[in-house]
Amino acid sequence: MGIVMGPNQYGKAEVRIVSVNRDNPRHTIKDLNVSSSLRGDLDGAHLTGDNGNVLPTDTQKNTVYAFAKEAPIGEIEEFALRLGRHFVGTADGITGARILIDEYSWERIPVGGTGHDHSFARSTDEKRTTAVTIDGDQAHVVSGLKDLIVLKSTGSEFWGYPKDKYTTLSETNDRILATAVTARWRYLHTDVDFGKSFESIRATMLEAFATTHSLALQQSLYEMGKAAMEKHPEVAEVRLSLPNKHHFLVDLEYCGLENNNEVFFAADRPYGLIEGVVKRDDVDEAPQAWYSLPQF
Ligand SMILES: O=c1[nH]c(=O)c2[nH]c(=O)[nH]c2[nH]1
Repeated sequence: MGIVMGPNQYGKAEVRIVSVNRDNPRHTIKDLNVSSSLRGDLDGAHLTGDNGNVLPTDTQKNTVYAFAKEAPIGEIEEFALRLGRHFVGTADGITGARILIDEYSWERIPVGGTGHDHSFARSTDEKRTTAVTIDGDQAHVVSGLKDLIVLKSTGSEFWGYPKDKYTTLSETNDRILATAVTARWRYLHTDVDFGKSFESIRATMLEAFATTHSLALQQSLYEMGKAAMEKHPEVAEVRLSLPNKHHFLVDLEYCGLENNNEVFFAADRPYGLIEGVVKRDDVDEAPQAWYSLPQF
């Protein structure tokens, strides 16, 4: 019997990088938050302090910046694949890598009806995301988005739920449904036009949210994942995390006014949290290692 070292990984978290393409006067920018984690033969580091296989996290950070200069960043999935393959291909004892990238969106500032060449505005907190896992010579891509805030002002009901002595919630045939979408979808392979696929999956999920007459956020979740997967054979599963941003009808009785679903109190907490995986029944689950630390 003894104490051993379990699964582990290490790297540099949240390398913030803004890259300006100045090839012509109409600049383009990429604004990224990049995290790298390396896995492999790291027992020595943990058990005896032997750093022979520990490529410093500082070097990992420098590699991110250098790669942004050496070749165009491209889609975040491509950049993450390049970085991950580099670490696994060149660092002694490193057999796996996980690269996480969040991309912040910038839009050109309209000036006289057209977008300005080198001035940008960020009007949303929404991020495009990817998590690339390199395992030896295998590569796996899970992409998605975070903080896409959506709201339906009608077309949402919630009733038919069990009631007990603690229940106070009234059934409703017409309520506001609002959420901040976090979605992650797992690609079956890496031979994908990642930019096109992202735009289409995002648009398809939004359309499903809008057009589903919702009897619960759970039903909207399934319809959003299903619609994306029906259009995208390259996707094996979609994981969704949907906080139910409750909007409570304000009782305007105090001043003798009727409230016909017009005035709401937007609560920030607590919130329902509706989460689920929509998947193909003929495709195996991804190993947990593609989502976080192996075996965690
Ligand atoms: O769409 C909903 N799903 C729930 O599970 C739930 N629970 C709740 O109180 N309100 C709602 N709304």
